[in-house]
Amino acid sequence: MSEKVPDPGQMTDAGVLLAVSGLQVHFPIKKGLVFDRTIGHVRAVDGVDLQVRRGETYGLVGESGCGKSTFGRAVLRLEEPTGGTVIFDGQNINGLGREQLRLTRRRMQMVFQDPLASLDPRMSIQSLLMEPLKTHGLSEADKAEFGADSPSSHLAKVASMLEVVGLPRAALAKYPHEFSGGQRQRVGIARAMILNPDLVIADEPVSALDVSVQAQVINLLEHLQDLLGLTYIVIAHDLAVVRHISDTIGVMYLGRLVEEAASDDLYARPLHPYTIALMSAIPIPDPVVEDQRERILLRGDLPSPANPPSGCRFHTRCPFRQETRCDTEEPVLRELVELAPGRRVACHYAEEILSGAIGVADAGLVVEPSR
Ligand SMILES: Nc1ncnc2c1ncn2[C@@H]1O[C@H](COP(=O)(O)OP(=O)(O)OP(=O)(O)O)[C@@H](O)[C@H]1O
Repeated sequence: MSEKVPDPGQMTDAGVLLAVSGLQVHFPIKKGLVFDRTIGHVRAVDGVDLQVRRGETYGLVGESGCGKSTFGRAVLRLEEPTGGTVIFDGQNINGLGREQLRLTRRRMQMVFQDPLASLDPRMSIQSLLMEPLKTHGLSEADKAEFGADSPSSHLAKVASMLEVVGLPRAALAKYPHEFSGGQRQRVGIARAMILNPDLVIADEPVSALDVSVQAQVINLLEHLQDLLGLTYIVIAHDLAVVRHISDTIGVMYLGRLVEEAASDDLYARPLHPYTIALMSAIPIPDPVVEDQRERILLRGDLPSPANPPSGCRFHTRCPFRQETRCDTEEPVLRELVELAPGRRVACHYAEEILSGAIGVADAGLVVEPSR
């Protein structure tokens, strides 16, 4: 039986659709051909707390390998969490049995980065869009519009969905390889939306697309959000992609959230050194400003999530690092209410960075002009 969470602290707010606390996903590292021994764990997600409000878009960003996709998959329980809880609309999904998980899954859908890999190439667009309806049936709202579950009501819903995502009816008889990348992503989006979900997790939805079609797909996601009252988590490695679509942004580093803020606040004043570095890498369209800008280069590669650095996980690459404390003491993700409600930063020196007491000139920053 699922655990229906009555009203524990964080869930007092009915505006919260998703509450994740202490989420961990650790993958075992195996060795040996005959006797499979576990010699360690990749701590892909290592204690993430966040909440997503109904109707909002939460952008989750960070470098490749920091655990964003694993986080998204664990929220949908496509990956079994090692620890922590995921509470979706008041229900703890970790405790759900098979049938309840199936019922909940229709309310939580995923849009993938590479639609060609996620859409079965042997299935026509019609079959691809009919399949979720065969498994789960029409939503109650769609039954009122298209009639009780039947092949003809399903087909009517599919045709209507196709129109909503901007594809012609003739697309029904075609196969994924016959479309451009942007059109294929429209099919992927139609498939995710066809069950009228509440939460959609879009994992790098535009990073495989040409820059010219990225904006169209982002606009489509925004249009569907308004039309269907959706809540989004949009995962991206590129801060520029999530900037305009997100209400709130969370920045992940090595399995942890290091900063979270309302989108405008984060862009106006990034506080975590990692966010500051990521932000400095976003190109500015104005060539004069871009030319004069200083860009912070991060030292080295992302450390292994199997063996994260001691103290602050970011200290080995941090341009603001202060000796001893950063190397030994792990900062907690704390709320800086004096700055803005909901602003959370996991850095010992966030106040000093905010006040300018610690700045670019201090800690041997690796700074280079952008050109
Ligand atoms: N099934 C798995 N088994 C073992 N390790 C895994 C597995 N899935 C992911 N990882 C590891 O977990 C870490 C986080 O991966 P994840 O894909 O979640 O990161 P990401 O930030 O989404 O990066 P990307 O954008 O490249 O997908 C990486 O080190 C990755 O190699």
